Amino acid sequence: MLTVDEALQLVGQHAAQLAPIRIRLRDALGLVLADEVTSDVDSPPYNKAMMDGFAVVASDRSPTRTIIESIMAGDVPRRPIRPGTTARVMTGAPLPDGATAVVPVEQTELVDDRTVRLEWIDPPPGKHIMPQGLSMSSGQCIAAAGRRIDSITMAVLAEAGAAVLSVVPRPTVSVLTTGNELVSVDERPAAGQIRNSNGPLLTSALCEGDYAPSVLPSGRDELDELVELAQQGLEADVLLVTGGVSAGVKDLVPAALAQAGVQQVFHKVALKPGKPLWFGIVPREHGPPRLVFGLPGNPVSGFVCFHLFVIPALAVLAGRADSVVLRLSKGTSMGEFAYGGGREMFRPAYVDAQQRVEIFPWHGSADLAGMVRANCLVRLSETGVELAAGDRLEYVRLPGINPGK
Ligand SMILES: Nc1nc2c(c(=O)[nH]1)N[C@H]1C(S)=C(S)[C@@H](COP(=O)(O)OP(=O)(O)OC[C@H]3O[C@@H](n4cnc5c(N)ncnc54)[C@H](O)[C@@H]3O)O[C@H]1N2
Ligand code: MOO
Repeated sequence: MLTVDEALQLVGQHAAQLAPIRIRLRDALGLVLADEVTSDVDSPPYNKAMMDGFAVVASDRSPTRTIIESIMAGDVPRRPIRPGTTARVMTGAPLPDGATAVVPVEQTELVDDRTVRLEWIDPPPGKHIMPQGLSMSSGQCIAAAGRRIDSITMAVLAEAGAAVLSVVPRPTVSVLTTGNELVSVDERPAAGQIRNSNGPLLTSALCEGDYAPSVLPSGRDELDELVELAQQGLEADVLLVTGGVSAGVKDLVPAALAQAGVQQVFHKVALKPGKPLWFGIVPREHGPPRLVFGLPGNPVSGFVCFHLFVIPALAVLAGRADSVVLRLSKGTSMGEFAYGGGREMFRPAYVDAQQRVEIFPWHGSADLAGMVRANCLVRLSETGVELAAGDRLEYVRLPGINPGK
């Protein structure tokens, strides 16, 4: 059976960044820039007053000055400042020629409408002035390709005039749950039935990762129905199917995916929980292949596979990462814990702000409620582990989940 690392490498061989698209800035939050962006303006566009006050010639020492005009933000100065004169300026206003400092209004006293007395006659040159182009200059690269557009980047791009941008699109992801036993949250399960938790689990985990899922109707364990639903799901860049991938007589998902034109890359990984993971591709003429993950039906198994394989693959498609890798963090064990080994295990646990990891009781791959406190998956070696309090360990963080206070 493949190891987790080998399986990740195979996913990585097929996951590649999606072709760039052009979109308006207001739709770009969370996306990755495909090209660098340069500014079409200087910022500030002029020497700018940074205080409400009076624009002066810094070397002028006269205690009173004649006010020759008032300049608000948005105005254009009309007259230069010379020794003995000043202009009233508001924060953000362009400074008139000749002005080399601003004396704040608190350090002045009006004598009459046209005259002001300065309590501070020797401001250093440049005081309370932001020179033109100090923040950025026209033609300068202000955001490199590969940058994720967060709120700060959004604002800088707006200032730089980047109304339309080239970005890596958000991958589209279809979610298909399967199983005759499944009913929705609105229903009371009849004999033999359970509620569908994988659907809400994956769609909300996709939203937490800033991916937009589309949910297909849950499929019954009938080959034709699964083939049709899989075909619908293959309109997306990535199709996630849950259930029906192990060895039962109704585990029809691999056959249904093959009939829908998906080429299997691997089936089964030496991973606990998550052994039956299935992965395949549909090549496309333009751009990287569509990726298809057959996730195990047991909710925690599917969730673990989602975080170990699907999230790293989506990050590559979305341009957020260069390769499909696990982001392992280092921490210490809060208490004793023994794992007998077998398959490499990624066990739900809680990590605190000091990177201390609590491995709490949990009843295996169908115990969703037992991992409600989890915010990470602790890696436990296939050769077995005996942890004492304070021992070092590695874990994968579950972003957005139980961040702690
Ligand atoms: N003979 C073998 N049996 C099993 C093996 C194996 O290798 N040989 N693998 C076991 C492991 S490990 C897992 S994990 C499960 C995975 O099974 P499937 O992916 O085929 O999933 P199902 O059989 O359809 O369901 C398993 C379990 O999960 C529940 N389920 C399914 N979908 C949902 C859903 N949307 N929401 C909530 N719960 C769901 C389902 O009712 C079953 O209880 O196979 C082992 N067996
Ligand atoms: O390995 Mo399965 O994934 O136990 O639940």
